[in-house]
Amino acid sequence: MCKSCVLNFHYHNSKYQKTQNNIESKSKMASQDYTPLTNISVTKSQISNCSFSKWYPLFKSHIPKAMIIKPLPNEFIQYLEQDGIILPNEDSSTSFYTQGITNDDENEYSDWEEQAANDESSSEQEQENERVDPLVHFPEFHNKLKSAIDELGSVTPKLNWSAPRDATWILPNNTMKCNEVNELYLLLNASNYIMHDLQNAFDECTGKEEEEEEERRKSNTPEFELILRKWFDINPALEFRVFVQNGKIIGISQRDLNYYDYLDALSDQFKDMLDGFVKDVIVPKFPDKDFVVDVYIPRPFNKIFLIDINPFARKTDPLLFSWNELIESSGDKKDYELRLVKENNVGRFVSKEHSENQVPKDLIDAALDPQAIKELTEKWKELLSRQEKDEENKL
Ligand SMILES: Nc1ncnc2c1ncn2[C@@H]1O[C@H](COP(=O)(O)OP(=O)(O)OP(=O)(O)O)[C@@H](O)[C@H]1O
Ligand SMILES: [Mg+2]
Repeated sequence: MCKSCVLNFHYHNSKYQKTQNNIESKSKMASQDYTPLTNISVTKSQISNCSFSKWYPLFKSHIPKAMIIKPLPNEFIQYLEQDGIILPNEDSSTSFYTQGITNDDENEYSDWEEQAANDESSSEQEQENERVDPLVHFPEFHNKLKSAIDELGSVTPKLNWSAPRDATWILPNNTMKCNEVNELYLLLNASNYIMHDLQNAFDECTGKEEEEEEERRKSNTPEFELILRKWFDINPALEFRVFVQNGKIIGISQRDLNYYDYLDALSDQFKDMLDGFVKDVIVPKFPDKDFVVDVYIPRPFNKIFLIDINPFARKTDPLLFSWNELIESSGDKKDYELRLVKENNVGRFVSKEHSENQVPKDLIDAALDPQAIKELTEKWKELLSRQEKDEENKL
């Protein structure tokens, strides 16, 4: 018997976009200046080299604790790709996300679910039965994830390249911090950035024909990996994105685009530290000479943590620069710029980061509370009938 509780409303945008295969709304791709004149080509091998597991062993002492889980079972990939979210409802689990949603005569949800089930067509029911459920389709992997969280404590996940930064809305703490396996499932399932890794990682790659052929022979699908990074509280003000071309820094941008008044005074010190880090640590070992590296420099500013290495490509967000500007400045003999936000930018709050992937809070609440789903459905029905009446009156 299926023990799952099904959070099965097809919430707006994220899963909808999965079926539409319209992942290109990924904001990091959308916010750039495109000019046909400045071509930045990237090869599959350059993208592959930016997979976490490729560079993690090279720079382990500079990377906060992380666990690489690979290969991933196909069923897990299908689970991430399918519409809706099924959370495992284990007898032994005391999860906030699954408790109280069991189907019994005492709770109203069972009536509602029964009603909903009656309304469903048989083909929908069949589809339901085919849906991937962690407890049924990848129980061992599910237990592996639970053990990893037991070992590491709270974690933040990512696949080969992307973290689910667009899906924090689905967790009560509104961050990527996962304290239990259900949070991991919710976050990964709700993210379009994760879908980008699964379906579009090699889009827009160019390459020498032989290289392309070689990659095709190997397989056109990357070997997927799940990275669980041990959670630590990061001060976003002290995160930087470093653009490196031909082994040389061509620009550094503040990563979090808020104004921090103390950064300007530290700018020269950070540049010195990052010059040494890129030249002595990264360039000698990383296989490509063009890349974009994300770093974290916590107080007292005596160590640099490597957070991520991204492809030197338009799909990597240039943050405070534009790609054209970076490319055009790269030939300059003069010193590169560490660019900071210079003042509070009120306009920034008009559009919230990743807002194209967000949904009304009512829907999120409803996802976690059967009573709320019922109320929301009733409210929708009421609104619809009011709207119909209004339209009739107008005629
Ligand atoms: N171990 C950690 N604990 C807490 N937060 C973390 C940890 N590692 C990374 N983060 C946060 O997660 C953010 C996103 O991580 P990361 O850069 O790996 O994602 P990404 O998908 O590659 O982002 P981008 O699309 O901008 O390249 C980081 O900027 C950092 O603030
Ligand atoms: Mg990245």
